[in-house]
Amino acid sequence: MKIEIESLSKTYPNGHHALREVNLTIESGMFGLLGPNGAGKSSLMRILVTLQKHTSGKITIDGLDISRHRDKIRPLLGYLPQDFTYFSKLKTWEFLDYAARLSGKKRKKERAAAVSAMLEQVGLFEVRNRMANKLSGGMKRRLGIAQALIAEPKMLVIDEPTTGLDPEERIRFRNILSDLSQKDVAIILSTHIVGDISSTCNNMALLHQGSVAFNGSPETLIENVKGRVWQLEVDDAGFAALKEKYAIISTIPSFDKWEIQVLAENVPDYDAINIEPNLEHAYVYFMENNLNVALR
Ligand SMILES: Nc1ncnc2c1ncn2[C@@H]1O[C@H](COP(=O)(O)OP(=O)(O)OP(=O)(O)O)[C@@H](O)[C@H]1O
Repeated sequence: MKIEIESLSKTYPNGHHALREVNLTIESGMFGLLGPNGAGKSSLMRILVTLQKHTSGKITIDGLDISRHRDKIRPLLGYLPQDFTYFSKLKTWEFLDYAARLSGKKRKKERAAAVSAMLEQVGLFEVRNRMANKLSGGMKRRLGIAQALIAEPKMLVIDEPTTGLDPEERIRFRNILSDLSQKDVAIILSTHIVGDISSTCNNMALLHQGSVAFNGSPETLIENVKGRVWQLEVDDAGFAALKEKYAIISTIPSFDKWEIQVLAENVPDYDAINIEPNLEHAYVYFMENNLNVALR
């Protein structure tokens, strides 16, 4: 599976440029699309799943032009939109059975086996007889992913999957995706939560005001920030002074002090230790330095 996006732009009728000359190549495995709210992630997702037309540029999916081959492309797609909350008055298994029927699984026996396997995969087998609209928020999200997966898509597009989920559900959701990333499926995960872009993403892009600000592996993004993350301890007064000078990434209270992580070339005048950066550090650094976005 290979998705090629060339010089893609989207301008809404009100003149807003949501995407500007986006170039990306996405292959099987997990691709993370990261960016702040309004960066253009949902616009790109909707265009990829043929729900919205682009203004200019070209997208091909396994060589098929998305503008000309919608009918051939749609059966390859699975989509979990950001606001997937609609659950009719069906039991959990019935809802999935319905999705399976829509995806073209006609034989009842084949569907029953596929539905049971999918319920197991997303951890909903135990609640299969519960009404879908009575599931918890996290369970609904898992049912959302199940309805997208039951059609055995080659390209799976997931928009902001973990918004509103508690940490346990977030981890569970990520594990479902990382299992999938082992298969020949291109999974495009759009999020503004850095933690969602896990180590299973072999490639990622950072979208900012409709443009691709970075495209590469998470490791490459992290490489940019090596040697620039510092940890130090200050008291209340010291904290106030530090905030004026440096980009602060995290603040943890520790006894009568604060344990602080800052981003800087160096931190003179402080007893700071250099620490190993992670993706969150890299994201903050990139936004602050390359994009001149004030995060303080
Ligand atoms: N139908 C529309 N008409 C006009 N402007 C729109 C429309 N849809 C989105 N926009 C604007 O385009 C920009 C990108 O929106 P989009 O929803 O793609 O961003 P996003 O990165 O997904 O953000 P969020 O996470 O908040 O949804 C935003 O400024 C948004 O207000």
